[in-house]
Amino acid sequence: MSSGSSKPRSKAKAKALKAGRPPFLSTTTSKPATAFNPERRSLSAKRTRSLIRTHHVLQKRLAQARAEKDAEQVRELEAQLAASGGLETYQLASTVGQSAERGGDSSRVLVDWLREELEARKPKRFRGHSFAFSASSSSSSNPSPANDEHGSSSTSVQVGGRGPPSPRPLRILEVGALSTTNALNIPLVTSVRRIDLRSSGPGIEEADFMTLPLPDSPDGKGEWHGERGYDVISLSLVLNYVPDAPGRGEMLRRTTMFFSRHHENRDDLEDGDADRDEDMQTEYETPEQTEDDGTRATITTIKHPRVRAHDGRNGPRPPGLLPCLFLVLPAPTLHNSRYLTPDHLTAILSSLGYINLQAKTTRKLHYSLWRYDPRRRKEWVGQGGKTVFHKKEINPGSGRNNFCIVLDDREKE
Ligand SMILES: C[S@@+](CC[C@H](N)C(=O)[O-])C[C@H]1O[C@@H](n2cnc3c(N)ncnc32)[C@H](O)[C@@H]1O
Repeated sequence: MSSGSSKPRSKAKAKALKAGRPPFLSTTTSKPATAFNPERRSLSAKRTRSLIRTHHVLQKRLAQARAEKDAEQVRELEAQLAASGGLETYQLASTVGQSAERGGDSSRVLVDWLREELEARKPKRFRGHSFAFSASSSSSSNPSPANDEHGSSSTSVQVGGRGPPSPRPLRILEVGALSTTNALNIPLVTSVRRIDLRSSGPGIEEADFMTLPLPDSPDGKGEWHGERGYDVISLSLVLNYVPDAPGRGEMLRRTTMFFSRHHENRDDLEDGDADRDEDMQTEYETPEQTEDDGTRATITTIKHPRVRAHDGRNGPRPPGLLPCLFLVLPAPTLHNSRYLTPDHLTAILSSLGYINLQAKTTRKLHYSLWRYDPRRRKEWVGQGGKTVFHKKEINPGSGRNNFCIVLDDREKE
């Protein structure tokens, strides 16, 4: 199923971008933004949305002023951002927006979609037990790997004494992390690196994804815990933080450079992966035409992996879930924008080598999961698919927003 076929559950009403946050139950009056106390759970839903929206608007204006080299305007907007509490207040408002009573954090959806990979990495004696969603690697009662200075779990696993070793923990890069205790922490099973432009605590590295050393950087700076690359990249409500459309495209393109090479040539799987993959068959949906921009290339979307015997005689081994990108956006950015639709997003991501595995839209958010395979990009280009996406109105109508992703074609330059 294409991500385009997921529709919001509520009746189709025009939604503003500010609606992209879970609701908050308390309506108690809050302190002023600059004096916001993170311990207080009293920030109203309205105030939370207003803080987040003001921050986005100021960031966008600031990006414009910088692009126009308008020094005076830049100074003024920076002062306004500081006065409204800056990134710190925005992050606090986002954390409140994530809290359980407002709908929980999005990493639970990712954990649900990765269940098969996570299960395969569980020490055999724990298989079949459910994942402890809220466990942090340091507070869980499960056996926990050593934690480094950032609170991330270690990558080495020594479990039991018999049988083949469990596959190494899933390496996850969480970009735009506000918490170290979300559902991604599964002792012995995941190894999570968390980064943010502003670290809100130990366990979150202060780093800009756009300048983070690439895994293959020759000086070795791109290694993390002695390895290069990640199995999963999470971009949850981060793309919409980027103030300009080309910047969003660049962020998506950059994700493709951070995946572990471990998954290349998956058709010749290593022993540790074999018991998990040999039973997996993936079902492909009939290719469909993109409607919004007339491109002739097809969008091939993988539906739920099915368990079916694969004996090696019926062609190459089918692909699994990894490596993959988890993307969360406010629902209106896809369902009520003049410049972006779910099919258009699928076309953009297909041109980068992504295949849609999962998608769902709730009242507030659109979640999707994409497997990266460079062969997909070649296939897309071979079919005449677009690789350049300009700002173009594809979904006209009053009351729509202007959220847009622009992608140039770096590889042809
Ligand atoms: C709305 S918060 C999202 C937090 C959390 N992931 C969630 O789903 O609620 C967006 C965060 O992304 C961070 N961010 C934006 N661009 C980033 C970049 N280039 N590198 C690292 N973090 C970034 C911001 O600093 C901010 O803390």
